Amino acid sequence: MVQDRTGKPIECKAAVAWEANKPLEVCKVTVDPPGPGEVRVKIEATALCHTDKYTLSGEDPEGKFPCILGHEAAGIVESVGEGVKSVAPGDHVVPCYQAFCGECRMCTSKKTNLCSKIRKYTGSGVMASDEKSRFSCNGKTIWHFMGTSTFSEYTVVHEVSVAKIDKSAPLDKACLLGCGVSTGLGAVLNTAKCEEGCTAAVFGLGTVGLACVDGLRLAGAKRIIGVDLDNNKFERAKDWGCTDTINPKDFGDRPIQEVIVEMTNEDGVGGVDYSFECIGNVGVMRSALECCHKGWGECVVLGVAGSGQEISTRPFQLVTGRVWRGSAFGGYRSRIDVPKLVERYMNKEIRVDEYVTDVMGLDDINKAFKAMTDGLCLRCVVLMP
Ligand SMILES: NC(=O)C1=CN([C@@H]2O[C@H](COP(=O)(O)OP(=O)(O)OC[C@H]3O[C@@H](n4cnc5c(N)ncnc54)[C@H](OP(=O)(O)O)[C@@H]3O)[C@@H](O)[C@H]2O)C=CC1
Ligand SMILES: N[C@@H](CCC(=O)N[C@@H](CSC=O)C(=O)NCC(=O)O)C(=O)O
Ligand SMILES: [Zn+2]
Ligand SMILES: [Zn+2]
Repeated sequence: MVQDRTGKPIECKAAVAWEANKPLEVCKVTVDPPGPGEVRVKIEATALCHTDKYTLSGEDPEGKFPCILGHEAAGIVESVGEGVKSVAPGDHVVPCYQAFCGECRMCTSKKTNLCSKIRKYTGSGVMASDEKSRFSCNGKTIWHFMGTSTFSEYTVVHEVSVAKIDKSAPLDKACLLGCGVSTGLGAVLNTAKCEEGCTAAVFGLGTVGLACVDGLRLAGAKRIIGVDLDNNKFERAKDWGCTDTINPKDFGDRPIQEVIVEMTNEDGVGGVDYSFECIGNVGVMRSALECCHKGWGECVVLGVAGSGQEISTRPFQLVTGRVWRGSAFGGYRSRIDVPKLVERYMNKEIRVDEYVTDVMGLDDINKAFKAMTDGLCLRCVVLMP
């Protein structure tokens, strides 16, 4: 049972990123009570996503230090601020960096999952009600990150950013539905809306890429070509559902898009119906577009690229019917869809457990960052004390 300290600050442990490109420091921080429309959550488990690493690297134009990173977590509501109605202390929740208020022009358009209600605050590390942070360390302000800051035993999030989930779901697995797994599944099922019998190429066979593969399996794709620079990733990718795996290193200087077009040439015109870029490499984003079928092929960009990076292609690629689009959180409307994804996980329709390759404690957070880039690691889950 989570101790209710309603209205009082809580002192707890958190991993603070004091500056870009430096190891995190596990410190004692003060977490203020939730303000109006806010929820204080005791984090039980948080995974690391490559976007945490990206922001820590200093490449994120929105990166603001010192901050508490982390955005793929699950926990239990400790207390709620004034006016909060949708969750109560004791509820199990997944904090969501992509909010869903259901009322703003974006939420009501039905064309996007990008809620605009609090985005400018989550991008600048503060809470919407007073534009202040709820975190401090020895009197120094520590900024929020992505509206979630889950590398902390306790965090404060906006009510519009918490998805209430089934209490029987294991929190050390459900946390993965807060980002990577949902993103890959949704890019296939919501953004591209892949249909039965389609062909696809997935670039980057980490968590996001494998979740795309799982989505393609669910959609009934007939051919799924996995692309990665590391052959050791291929056996697992086949287990997830890849029908083919290719390594660009095996083709010398030949552009990988040419190889894919040739592999899929049925009647003189080759190319896949859908492709997914799950790396954050602008050169690969070009290959992913150009391996698509003339006339209708769609490339979905999921990878996050650093400040100043740009994509390019010959406009002819678009003139001849290929489409470039992007997907944030897989197009899922967080508060509505995450509980449904948890249900699908509990019904064993989607993979989640299989992405957890490492488990550590908060004190080992820097080891967890290192593990993320080591060999076959998919997700490292940090369990809170
Ligand atoms: N749009 C959204 O809503 C979201 C976006 N993201 C972004 O998605 C991307 C993927 O995240 P995640 O799955 O966690 O990351 P991973 O690093 O686990 O996956 C990327 C994979 O791509 C491989 N790779 C690297 N370079 C190449 C290349 N040139 N060609 C083929 N494969 C390559 C990597 O190999 P190796 O490990 O050997 O480098 C790794 O296996 C990141 O940019 C992340 O920030 C994440 C979540 C949500
Ligand atoms: N601050 C970054 C934004 C990077 C980005 O694109 N984030 C993704 C989620 S990545 C999760 O792991 C996203 O959903 N973006 C939509 C949004 O509203 O932020 C930058 O500026 O590069
Ligand atoms: Zn993420
Ligand atoms: Zn909204």
